[in-house]
Amino acid sequence: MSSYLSMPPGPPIRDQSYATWRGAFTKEDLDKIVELGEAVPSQPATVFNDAAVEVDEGIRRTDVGWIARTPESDWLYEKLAYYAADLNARYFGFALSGFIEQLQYTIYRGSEDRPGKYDWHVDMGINTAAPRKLSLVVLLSSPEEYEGGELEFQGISTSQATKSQGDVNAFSSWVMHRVKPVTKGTRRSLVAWISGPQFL
Ligand SMILES: O=C(O)CCC(=O)C(=O)O
Ligand SMILES: [Fe+2]
Repeated sequence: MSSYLSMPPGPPIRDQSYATWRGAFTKEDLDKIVELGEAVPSQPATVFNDAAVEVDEGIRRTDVGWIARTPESDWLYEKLAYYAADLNARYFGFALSGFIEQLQYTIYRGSEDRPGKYDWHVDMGINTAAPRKLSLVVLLSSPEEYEGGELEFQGISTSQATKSQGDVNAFSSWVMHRVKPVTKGTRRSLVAWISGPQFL
């Protein structure tokens, strides 16, 4: 009689929750992304609080705009998809369907008393049929342009708290992360989510 203990060894376990692609976007690319982002309307970002979608500056203070897929932004969607597919194959191994949301262009305005920020949260979201699985964050601003604003992950050493411009930071959408208060300058980021069928 067979038992699960006699199963042959399976594929390698890929349980990595964070991976990065350094220098994924050139300075020229980043300028083009900022141009796309500045061309769309932006509004204060909302959070999901007790079944209500609302602005809550205690948790999140940033403006967001949405970059739709158009002939002008197609290269950006393509490039993100390429990096995401490669990182997913090597580190995450998720079943993914693709982008079901537009790309989020995010602006954190620096201030001592009302700093732009986003407290600890997960991205997974409320769409249970096609949850966000892989989150991608690209820092568009150079570290000299702002103070504070490190992107941090829980359970990942703080040496990886990053301000590294032009990298793709990819992480499982259930990983807790935050953007520390921006006390000076302006921090811009691009955020994308890749969704897929429910985890089994
Ligand atoms: O701006 C960032 O670096 C990350 C933002 C973020 O975590 C989000 O919008 O879900
Ligand atoms: Fe997030």
